[in-house]
Amino acid sequence: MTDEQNPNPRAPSFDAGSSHDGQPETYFSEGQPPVRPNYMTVGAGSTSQSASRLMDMLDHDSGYGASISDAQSTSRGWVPGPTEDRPTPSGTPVLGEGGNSEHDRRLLASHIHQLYYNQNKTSLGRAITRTVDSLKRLQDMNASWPAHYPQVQKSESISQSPRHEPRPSLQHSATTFEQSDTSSPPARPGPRRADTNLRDRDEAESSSSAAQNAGPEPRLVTPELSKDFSILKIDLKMGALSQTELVHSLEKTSIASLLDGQISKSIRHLYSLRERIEDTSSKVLVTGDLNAGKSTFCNALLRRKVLPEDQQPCTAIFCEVLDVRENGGVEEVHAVPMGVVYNRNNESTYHVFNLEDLEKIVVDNERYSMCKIYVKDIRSVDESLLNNGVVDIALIDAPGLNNDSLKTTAVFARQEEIDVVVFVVSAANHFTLSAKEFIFNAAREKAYIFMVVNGFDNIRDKQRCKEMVLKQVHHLSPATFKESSELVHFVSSNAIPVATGPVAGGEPGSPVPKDKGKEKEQMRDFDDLEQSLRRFVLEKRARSKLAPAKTYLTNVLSDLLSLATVNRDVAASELERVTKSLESLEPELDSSRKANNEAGDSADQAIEGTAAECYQFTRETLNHTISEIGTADLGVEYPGLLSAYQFADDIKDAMLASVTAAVSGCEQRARQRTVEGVNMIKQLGLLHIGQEFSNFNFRSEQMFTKRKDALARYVDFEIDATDFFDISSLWERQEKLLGGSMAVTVAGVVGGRLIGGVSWVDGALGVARVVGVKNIRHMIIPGLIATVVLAASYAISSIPSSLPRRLSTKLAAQLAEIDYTHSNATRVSAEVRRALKFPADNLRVGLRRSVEKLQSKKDETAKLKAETEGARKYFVGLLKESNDIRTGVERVDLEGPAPGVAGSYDF
Ligand SMILES: Nc1nc2c(ncn2[C@@H]2O[C@H](COP(=O)(O)OP(=O)(O)OP(=O)(O)O)[C@@H](O)[C@H]2O)c(=O)[nH]1
Repeated sequence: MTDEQNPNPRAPSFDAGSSHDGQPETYFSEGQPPVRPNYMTVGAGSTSQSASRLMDMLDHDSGYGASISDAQSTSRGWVPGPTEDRPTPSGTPVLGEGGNSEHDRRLLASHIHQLYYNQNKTSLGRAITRTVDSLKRLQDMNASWPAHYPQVQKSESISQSPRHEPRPSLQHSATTFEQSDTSSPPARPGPRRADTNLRDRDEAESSSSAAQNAGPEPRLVTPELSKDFSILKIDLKMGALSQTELVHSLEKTSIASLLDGQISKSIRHLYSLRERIEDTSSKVLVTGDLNAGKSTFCNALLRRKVLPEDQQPCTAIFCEVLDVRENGGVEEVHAVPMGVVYNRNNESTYHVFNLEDLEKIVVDNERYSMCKIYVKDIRSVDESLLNNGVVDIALIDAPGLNNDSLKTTAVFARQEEIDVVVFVVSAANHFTLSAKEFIFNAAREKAYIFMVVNGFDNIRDKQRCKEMVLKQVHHLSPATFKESSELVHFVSSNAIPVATGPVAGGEPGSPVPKDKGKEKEQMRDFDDLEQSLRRFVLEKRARSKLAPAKTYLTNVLSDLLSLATVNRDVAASELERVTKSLESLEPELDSSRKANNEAGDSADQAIEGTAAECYQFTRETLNHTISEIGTADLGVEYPGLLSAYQFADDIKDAMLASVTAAVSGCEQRARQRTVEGVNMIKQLGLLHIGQEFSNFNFRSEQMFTKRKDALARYVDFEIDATDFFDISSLWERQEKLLGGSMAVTVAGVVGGRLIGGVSWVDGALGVARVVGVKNIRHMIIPGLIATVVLAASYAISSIPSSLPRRLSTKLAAQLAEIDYTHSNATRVSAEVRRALKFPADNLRVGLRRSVEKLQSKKDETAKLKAETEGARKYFVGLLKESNDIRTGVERVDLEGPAPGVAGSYDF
């Protein structure tokens, strides 16, 4: 077809033509929009579902892995228009008018497979990027809002969540034959291949599911949480407690930090998976019993005698056959000495030999551990196994299995980069013990083993040989047996013509044709084997490179969904709780503020009221006591004139004691009132603050015990002679007795003065002024005598009654002078105020604190609410995001047609 005929010359398009088997063609372009490239279906049937899907993909795939950084395209994928210019993989067949040959058809199938592969690779790469982003955001969120780790898998809650499907069970190690775990629901089956001759999903384990049997990988949450936490197990091996108990006994933040570590591990694992899916190389390990014909088989695959063959065991080291292009186009052997890690770019890590020297190296196993053989593939790109335009394959010829090499080879086979294990067994000898052991163990890792029963030409009863070998395969690797038509081949490797060594000019010699007639059947068998192997390698490559990424993504996204679901629900209920708590905090805070003010006021009033009342009481009591003290019965008997001074002293003491007692009584009463006040404040505290407020004791006996109190109470005065005689009453008395006689008056005055100690001259002058000097002369003597007698007798007789009065007056005057009443009343009330101030201050502080506490609780709750709201939104977003990514991952169909299988499709 020419470019003129093809609207898009670079896009694959196919003209009408007859199919290879001569069946009438069906043109896919029928009924399709004219802009669509003319893909066609080949074969008799109508367009198959698979073919439609393929064509659809061809419409939507660039043919190469697109950039995964395109954020916009991550969700929808790159959708080029059908007329858009896009590169076509080199070697993509353009079917000519003459119709497509078998060769072209296979090549086309390879490219279709490549398209599938690239699209899947791109989708998974994008999914990995998005998942890593999601995990990083989860880490951030987990740091600010510690995520909850689900305690038990709640089937109800999960079934309630949108699109939450039964999570695939975690398949530990590679117990590939134990798929019948009915307890865990199977993952949703992906779209099935239209036609598969490889397996029946319901009957046997598929290669894809077997490939998904990855070893323990860093999961976030185990699928069976109710049983255990296998991720955290490593960190939590403690005593007899189960993991679940341990995890649930941990602080929320500790769980969050363990989860953080788990997320980091997951991110690293995802990065390594991305590297792996970007890697194009695949390795095929060819192993088997000694002398089974492994080297001969490898040479037959290469159609070139590269590896030494011998009747006796000769391959002693691993020989990796690589395409010459990986060595800059130079055919040579790199022998890697024991204990050295090979690096092609570092010549010190290997010794260079010619291909012809290989025999010497492989036999000399003392010096070298392995050799890398770079050879030119003499076959065309579509036939080549090493480099078939789709994948770069390295063939590794292993030493024959014996006790020495069994372990090494087994370790080799388990390596991640080994995609396919080809086991060569001698048709004559069947499986030896070493072989059985190897296959049994390798089957656990790889599930499927490609079996080559070599030397079939030597067998006479071929049918019996096949039956016996298959019986053993059934026992050793049931999975392989289930697909034995594809995976078990009976061939004669030495019947395949091979080129012998390099020829001049760097081109190897042509294969030496063998007896065509005799070996035609053997050639056909080997061809079948090659096709199966190529299919297997290509299919395995998708499995080994993409399936782990898909499986891991599915698992990690399920974990994310679980975490997101649980945390969304937790955040929602937390939000509800926090909102309610905030709503109840508002009025609580208001009433606390109000109570604070009210209680403060009440305490103030209690202080002021009690203090004022105590002041008033003290004042009144003391005033009353002082005013009444002169007439009060002080209980002091008058002992007679001779003890008059003692009498006065006793009266004074009694009076002072009475006053002091009155003060003490006031103080005692003030104590009681203070206790009442303290109790009242306590009640307020208990009411508004709580029990913690009553944590103090008030000791009222401590009141009024200071020195200043004692001083304030103290009072004293001096008794003098005049206190014994009441002149004023004496005067009143003489008036009554003498009827106002001048003599008495004089006597009174004079006597009074005399008694008072006034000089007689003063008295005389005073009398002279009153009665005149003339009269004085006549009456002075008798008057004086009468007065003195009268006065003396009266004064003496009135001492018991007048002395207390005189003393009380004197005391009152003394007390008034020192402001005794007021100062004591002030002192008492001040002490009351001081005593009440402490609990009142406590009350105020407590109330303020409780308001502040409530305020900060409210602030914290408001903050928590905002955080929880953010977390809820985040987890709702995470749920959606995880679902989106998972949907994309589920769409990745690793069951797409392998090239070989595509060859048997109806197009
Ligand atoms: N008749 C017959 N002989 C074969 C076949 N394949 C290999 N041989 C012969 O078997 C012998 C051993 O072949 P190798 O390829 O060296 O066997 P090997 O498994 O690589 O041997 P080691 O690596 O040394 O264990 C050689 O003489 C081959 O010619 C076959 O299909 N039929």
